[in-house]
Amino acid sequence: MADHDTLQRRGLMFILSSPSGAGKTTIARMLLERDGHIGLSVSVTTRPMRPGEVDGRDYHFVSDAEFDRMIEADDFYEWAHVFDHRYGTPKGHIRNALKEGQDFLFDIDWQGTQQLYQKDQQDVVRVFILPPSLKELHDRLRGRGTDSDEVIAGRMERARAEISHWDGYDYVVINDDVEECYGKVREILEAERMKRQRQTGLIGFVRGLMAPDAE
Ligand SMILES: Nc1ncnc2c1ncn2[C@@H]1O[C@H](COP(=O)(O)OP(=O)(O)OP(=O)(O)O)[C@@H](O)[C@H]1O
Ligand SMILES: Nc1nc2c(ncn2[C@@H]2O[C@H](COP(=O)(O)O)[C@@H](O)[C@H]2O)c(=O)[nH]1
Repeated sequence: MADHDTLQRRGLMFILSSPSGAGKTTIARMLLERDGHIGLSVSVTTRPMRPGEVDGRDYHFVSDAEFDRMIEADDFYEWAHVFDHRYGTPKGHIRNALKEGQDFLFDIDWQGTQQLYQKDQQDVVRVFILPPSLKELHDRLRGRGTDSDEVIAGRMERARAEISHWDGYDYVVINDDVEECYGKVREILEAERMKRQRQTGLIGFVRGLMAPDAE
């Protein structure tokens, strides 16, 4: 029996991508705090921990050898080289929770987005966050105070290339005012939930309508 026939909708894979510093982590945190129903996919990375980050909350920080082992064990939905490090989405507990209808938020880049979309077009929703300008992007990276000048320069150099992937997304939202941006992302999430709820509900309705004893 196909998944959509069970009348239990699968969870959404709600993806936020952006050039580094545009604010997707900020928006993701607001969604997690205020929505209450969506879970977070915590990625695995080989990059060093930033000040203030917590292992297991922000990322699972692992060695290169451990990342290799996880690739070998087929532990990732997707993984990619981003900047100078590797990042991946672990299947972990998410796999079953998605099947049971739990929605998850993914803060991943365009490469990971393409991989997830190729695997599952029905459940993936792709949202790209743009900064209002490249100058503002630079100011935000500096203002965050977590990266060296060298790292910031590298991320600014990559920003145009990252932005060029915007049209591979279902929605594009400019993060100028953070509350306004959050509001739009939240509306997208709610609309996508309703769309699927409606489809799932309709399957039940049509089944009832067409049942042999339904006259
Ligand atoms: N609308 C906004 N106006 C001003 N500052 C913002 C806004 N949105 C986010 N910021 C700030 O910009 C900085 C970068 O935001 P954030 O860390 O969320 O970016 P990111 O896209 O997740 O970056 P990365 O990909 O490097 O993780 C943070 O200091 C955050 O507080
Ligand atoms: N393809 C994936 N990209 C990921 C994943 N986790 C994070 N990312 C992206 O990496 C960059 C840099 O993140 P930072 O925390 O070092 O600033 C950013 O674009 C993230 O979205 C992942 O699991 N897969």
